[in-house]
Amino acid sequence: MSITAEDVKAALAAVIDPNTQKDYVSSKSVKNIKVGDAGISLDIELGYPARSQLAAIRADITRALSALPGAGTVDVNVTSKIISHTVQRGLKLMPNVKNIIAVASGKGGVGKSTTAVNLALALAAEGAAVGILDADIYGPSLPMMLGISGRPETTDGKTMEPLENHGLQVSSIGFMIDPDEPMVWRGPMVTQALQQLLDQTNWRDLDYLIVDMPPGTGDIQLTLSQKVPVTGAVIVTTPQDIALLDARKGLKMFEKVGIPILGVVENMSTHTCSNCGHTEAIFGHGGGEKMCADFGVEFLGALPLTMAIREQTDSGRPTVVAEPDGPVARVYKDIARKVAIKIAEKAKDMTSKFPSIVIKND
Ligand SMILES: Nc1ncnc2c1ncn2[C@@H]1O[C@H](COP(=O)(O)OP(=O)(O)OP(=O)(O)O)[C@@H](O)[C@H]1O
Repeated sequence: MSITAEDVKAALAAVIDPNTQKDYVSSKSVKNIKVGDAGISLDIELGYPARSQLAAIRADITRALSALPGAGTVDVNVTSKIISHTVQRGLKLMPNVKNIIAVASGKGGVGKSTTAVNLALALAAEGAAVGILDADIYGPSLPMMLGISGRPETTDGKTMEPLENHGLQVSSIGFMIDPDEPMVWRGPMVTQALQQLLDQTNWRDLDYLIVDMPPGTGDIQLTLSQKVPVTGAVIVTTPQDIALLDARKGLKMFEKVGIPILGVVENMSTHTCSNCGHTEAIFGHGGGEKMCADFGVEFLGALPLTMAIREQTDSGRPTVVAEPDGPVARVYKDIARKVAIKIAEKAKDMTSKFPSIVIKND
């Protein structure tokens, strides 16, 4: 008896994607099944970037299909395709940007920018086209963290090209101002400047744009969350009570404006002494996880307080590029994968499929 496409589907329904914990049929990843005399061929289309996982996934599926009696040769082609997902009601997606991820914190100095750059680099390392916007107007740190200096080029005098390093497209108010000059911004000026920075940068076909939000939960953050079409937000906090209290406010702010929380990252979770190896929870323990349990959101992961993270980030080579296979980069990559999968599971954006309806009163 020869194998049918249904047999192939049934076999695939028993193979679990280790990243999503779902089988490939229910995640709708299976495309183009072809069964012939020579064997089976099919495509697996993942909704998240997974360059480092492709070979293992291909091997898993090939093994399962080869076990079918009379399977012949099995040819599995695994790729990723990132699509746009829904944003706040009433907002339109930006052209050339599929998904915007806001990285926010309730309190300053908790490591929001460090997390944002490493998250962006981890997504890029998995093959996604990634940009990062430094919306931290009071302390734009991305130029330094990504080792970029200089001014963006403009070809038409109205828009500017993003600067690039480590495979990321970057735009920052820091490229436009003198780092030694204090900036005095009033609220409306800040939101206007950020909106311009976002809209007037010529982003080139981004799967993800990470927005490093200004710290806090005031007017600026609220206006931004209402105006920028965001797919989801990541909240960064340290485990100490005061930071958690502010992080809870941040979480509520996003909920209020209809932006889903993708999860919480706990930074400076523990510190391991480089002399004696003793590990201490300097800022307390378990706060991030408790907050996630209280709000029903996902705990994405915890980063230690280490000298290496600070040195690498401050010298323009964040950990994910400085030590891509080290334990800290692994945590950032895990967080990035969880974020990408959470986004992939969200509803598809359909607004681009609808024509704009214009009512004219002639
Ligand atoms: N896990 C960590 N271990 C050690 N140092 C860290 C860690 N995370 C961040 N830092 C360092 O702490 C400082 C502040 O980090 P960062 O600029 O990312 O914070 P932030 O929350 O974005 O601050 P701001 O509110 O000013 O925007 C930086 O010097 C950074 O290198």
